[in-house]
Amino acid sequence: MERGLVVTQLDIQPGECIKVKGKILSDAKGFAVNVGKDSSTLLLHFNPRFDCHGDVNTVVCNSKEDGMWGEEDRKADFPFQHGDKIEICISFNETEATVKLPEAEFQFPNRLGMEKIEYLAVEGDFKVKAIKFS
Ligand SMILES: C=CCO[C@@H]1O[C@H](CO)[C@@H](O[C@@H]2O[C@H](CO)[C@H](O)[C@H](OCc3cn(-c4n[nH]c(N)n4)nn3)[C@H]2O)[C@H](O)[C@H]1NC(C)=O
Repeated sequence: MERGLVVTQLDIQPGECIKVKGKILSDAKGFAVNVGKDSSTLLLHFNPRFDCHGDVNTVVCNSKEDGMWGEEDRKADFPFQHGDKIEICISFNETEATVKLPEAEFQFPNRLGMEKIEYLAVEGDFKVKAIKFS
């Protein structure tokens, strides 16, 4: 998954929202939105997979601590289609991260007890149009 947008030096607090707007490529194999402290310490790796890493039409979520992946969490819902223009809104609190889409919502535990998000990265077959912090 090639490197895309990376934003550092953020100070996103619990309850605030990171909005990532963009388009899923028409031949997307997968993409990921990562939020956390840095690339080695992720509160959430949100990874919709159309066909990659052995998964088909599956959202895989995970955390990463000191460069080590945690236990994967595969979601039942896959509300994505090739070529979709979407806006993903990620927020968190002391208990969990929430990923809101127009017609779906995912939760993932705040395994690391992260108290602020400093890092955002978007990887793979997703063309970022805009990001907004609110
Ligand atoms: C079945 C035995 C092995 O399990 C597999 O192990 C793979 C490697 O750890 C798992 O894929 C990783 O899953 C991680 C989340 O748990 C990440 O999605 C990881 O990709 C992250 C990534 C790759 N890249 C990247 N940048 N440039 C390139 N080439 N790749 N950037 N970020 C994937 O490579 C994959 O999800 C996992 N599958 C299962 C079913 O457990």
